[in-house]
Amino acid sequence: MTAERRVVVHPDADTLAQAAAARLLVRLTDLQSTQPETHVVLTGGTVGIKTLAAVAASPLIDAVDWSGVHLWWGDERFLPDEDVDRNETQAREALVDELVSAGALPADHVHAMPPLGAAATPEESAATYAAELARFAPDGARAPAFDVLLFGMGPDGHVASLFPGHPALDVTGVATVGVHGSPKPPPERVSFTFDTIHGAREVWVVAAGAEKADAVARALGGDDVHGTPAAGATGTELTLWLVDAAAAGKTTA
Ligand SMILES: O=C(O)[C@H](O)[C@@H](O)[C@H](O)[C@H](O)COP(=O)(O)O
Repeated sequence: MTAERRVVVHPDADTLAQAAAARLLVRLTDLQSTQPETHVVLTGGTVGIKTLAAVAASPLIDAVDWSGVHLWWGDERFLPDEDVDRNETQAREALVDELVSAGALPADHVHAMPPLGAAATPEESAATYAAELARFAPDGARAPAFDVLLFGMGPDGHVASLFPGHPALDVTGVATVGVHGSPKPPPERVSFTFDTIHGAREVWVVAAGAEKADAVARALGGDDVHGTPAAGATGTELTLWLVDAAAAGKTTA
């Protein structure tokens, strides 16, 4: 169960990304005063990548000791390595490569999902990633208890690559799942399962634009995850919705 849910409304997508970036950097700095390692999950999508670009441009970037940070992905588009549509590629370009090449972030702290080529199928990529997650999991768990798990949300209410009505929503007992027939291109993907999401300490959902307003309202209103997967995006300590005014336009929660 989520200990707390908070909704923060920003005026527009750019402000939202700036604020999410500042919040992430401050959160990591705070965590580093009490724990040596932090685990952060990155997301694809417009606002997610905009947030990473804002991290890269922030004067607070050097407040974080990146040598203690591990980066993960909650989902990936199953495409060849370096494909411009991979979430990893976009995150590397926006932030990650700069941190690695500056020597701030160890290259082996960047835990990307295996691309097409390294894995033959989404299932194979998912299984390899599950093994990587297990290497960093506390005893008895399948994945780290992520300090911050970032998600974008689609207009249909999907998070990660968990789409309304898809069988992946009901997969339990494993950390990751291969996805076929995604309504958002490309059709083949790899995703965290809800089991993995629900082990995160904090889940932050970033969403901007009027086309997200219905899904935001349904998710905050507690819709069934089969209709609105984002309703199930909850952390054990905090579930934080960072939205812009347009995306918040239909919610009463
Ligand atoms: O692979 C992806 O596309 C994502 O990881 C996906 O879950 C994304 O975060 C949402 O679709 C929101 O994307 P937008 O912010 O671009 O709407």
